[in-house]
Amino acid sequence: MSTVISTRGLVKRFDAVTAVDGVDLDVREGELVVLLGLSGSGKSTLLRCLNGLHPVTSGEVVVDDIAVHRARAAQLRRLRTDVGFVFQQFNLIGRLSCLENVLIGALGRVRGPRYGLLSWSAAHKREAMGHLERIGLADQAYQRADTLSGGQQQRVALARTLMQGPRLLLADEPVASLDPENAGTVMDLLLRVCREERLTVVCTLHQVDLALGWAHRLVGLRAGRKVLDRAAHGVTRAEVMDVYRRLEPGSDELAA
Ligand SMILES: Nc1ncnc2c1ncn2[C@@H]1O[C@H](COP(=O)(O)OP(=O)(O)OP(=O)(O)O)[C@@H](O)[C@H]1O
Repeated sequence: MSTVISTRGLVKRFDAVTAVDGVDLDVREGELVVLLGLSGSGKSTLLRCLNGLHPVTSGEVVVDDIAVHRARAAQLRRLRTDVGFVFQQFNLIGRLSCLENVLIGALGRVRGPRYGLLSWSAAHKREAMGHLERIGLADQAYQRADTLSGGQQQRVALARTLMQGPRLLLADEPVASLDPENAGTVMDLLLRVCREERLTVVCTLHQVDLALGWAHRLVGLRAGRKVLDRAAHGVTRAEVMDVYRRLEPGSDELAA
């Protein structure tokens, strides 16, 4: 199985704050990797370094054979058509229908602008409807996005990203605003696309039980350092909870 992501000694600093501190990470094609850790441990920053949204301070990031740490703007643009990113904020266009929002995901694959539903081909609309069906929102296809609940909007944002046809999906808390049932539906979907479409997924989660239930691999961060990297199968809840152990002031981990 090919390696889709490889980081070596990845460091990202914001002035005095070291958000990511020397992380080595390899992610193989078709894997669903969950990043865990306390708030502020560096999960979102690490995700953003993977597609060049944050320039790295030092170290290497190779994604899809592109050296992101020294990529030029044109290479980063190409990378971002193959890498889907689901943000914590859904960034939907509220006055457009759900279907139109999902279609926006295909803009990188078509030539020229698109204005309104009529400007899309029947094949694109069928594909977008298919994604809405997968996430259980086909009935809301023609509803304005700003009339949906937060959880529904999050699912439309995921469908829009899948419409992009990415090889790699980076998702920052994709189930943060969902109830447990819908969170399970979205995690099921992510696992299914990994299996059926060889999509590679790296996502951050705050829910340990979801991570244990759905991830292939768990990566834990503490104060920007990788403190856990294990196949999810066989990891105990206690081992995962250790990632959340708070740092004692003056501890070696902080001082190092
Ligand atoms: N743009 C930024 N400018 C300055 N500091 C930042 C920036 N982004 C993140 N940080 C800092 O980097 C550290 C890691 O933040 P990050 O958002 O990556 O953590 P996280 O684990 O994703 O947290 P959460 O679970 O709350 O989303 C924090 O101390 C944060 O304040």
